[in-house]
Amino acid sequence: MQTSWVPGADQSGHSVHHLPYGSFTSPRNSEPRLGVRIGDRVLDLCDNAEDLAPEGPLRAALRRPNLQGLLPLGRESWDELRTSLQRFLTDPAKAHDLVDVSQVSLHAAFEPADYVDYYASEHHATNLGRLFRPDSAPLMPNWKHLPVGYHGRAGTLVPSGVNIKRPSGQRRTPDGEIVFGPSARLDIEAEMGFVVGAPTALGDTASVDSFADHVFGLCLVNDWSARDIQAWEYQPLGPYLGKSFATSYGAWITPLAALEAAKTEAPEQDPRPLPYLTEKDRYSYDIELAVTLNGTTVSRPNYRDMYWTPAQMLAHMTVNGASLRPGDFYASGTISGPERSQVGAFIELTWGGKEPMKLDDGTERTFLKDGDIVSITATARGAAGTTLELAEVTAGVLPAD
Ligand SMILES: O=C(O)/C=C/C(=O)CC(=O)CC(=O)O
Ligand SMILES: [Ca+2]
Ligand SMILES: [Mg+2]
Repeated sequence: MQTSWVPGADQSGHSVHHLPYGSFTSPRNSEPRLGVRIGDRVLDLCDNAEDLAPEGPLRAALRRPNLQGLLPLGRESWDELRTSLQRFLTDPAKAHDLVDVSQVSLHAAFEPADYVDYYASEHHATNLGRLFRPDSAPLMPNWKHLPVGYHGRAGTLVPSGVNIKRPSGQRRTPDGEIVFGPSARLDIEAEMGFVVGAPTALGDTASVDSFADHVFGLCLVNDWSARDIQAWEYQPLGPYLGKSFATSYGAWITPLAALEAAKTEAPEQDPRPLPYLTEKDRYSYDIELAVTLNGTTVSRPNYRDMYWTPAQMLAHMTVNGASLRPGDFYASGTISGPERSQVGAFIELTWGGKEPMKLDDGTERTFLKDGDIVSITATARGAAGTTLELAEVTAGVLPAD
């Protein structure tokens, strides 16, 4: 294990084996800067650019307010910077006062380009099929042949900490009446999001084995979902206003390189997918999530249970020649495991709102009330026996207008 000069960092979820990136302002600087979290501190990459990178595009990228300069540089530069950061943070000669994470405000770590949301959990897709389409087979015939997804609304991706206003929209009442008003079935979806760095040209593809060349890192996601709006509007084109009002993501992006020790086997696939979706080296990540509502942990999904891997999702997204841009973002879809205690959405936890969950404060919930606060956290194994804590996604629900 490498030891850092930052007090407390080695034993924390943010040792030199993690090093997530974020955009921050602090009492010292009111303009956003790119930073790296280490222990309970933030290293300012702009201030230390000369120490961290040779003159050229990498050094210039460290002077940008967020990841947009670093993302297009690609895997070699990302790895070069990571090695340099680890050397810097373990060299006692470089020790200096760093700003405390409690004193910073976090901003968008990257500029979301396009946003795709997948549906990669077999458990979740089966549960939702049963709830939304009780009269047909839970999985559609395509589900095991391709990772089903839809294009979301990139402009409404918001970092953790931004509260979400309850959306209003159309819904059909149980009596068949069409009414307009605030959603009465506001839900969450606990997901993993992947930040694309290295671009492709229009007409090119990113192969299933090129995942680590294109994807910079990942973060937790809460894909807020208004189930009543969704249920009425979604056929035949898929999710629209029921999901486009806001999607929250963790403000620190964990680089893929930090997750080497968390790699694990992905579920076996039957039938075997087409060659463009078949990995030479198929793996997933063992990442343990916790979903907390008003302080009560209500579910513990694990990312390793996902049927489609992020490499397969990337290959599918580009197989038609659609180009990638730095800042493209794709989410896994709700992370649900086989047990009720491992599902990533309240619609599953409460079985369509019929079985309320009990909170520690004595109240019960099916869907979200105004003022509720949802937090998604996660841990994974890091290098050298360390534990990584992924950045939480926390937000409260504001009343509709
Ligand atoms: O099966 C349906 O009709 C609906 C599915 C979802 O709402 C899930 C979704 O948005 C994708 C996901 O997060 O898994
Ligand atoms: Ca979703
Ligand atoms: Mg959404």
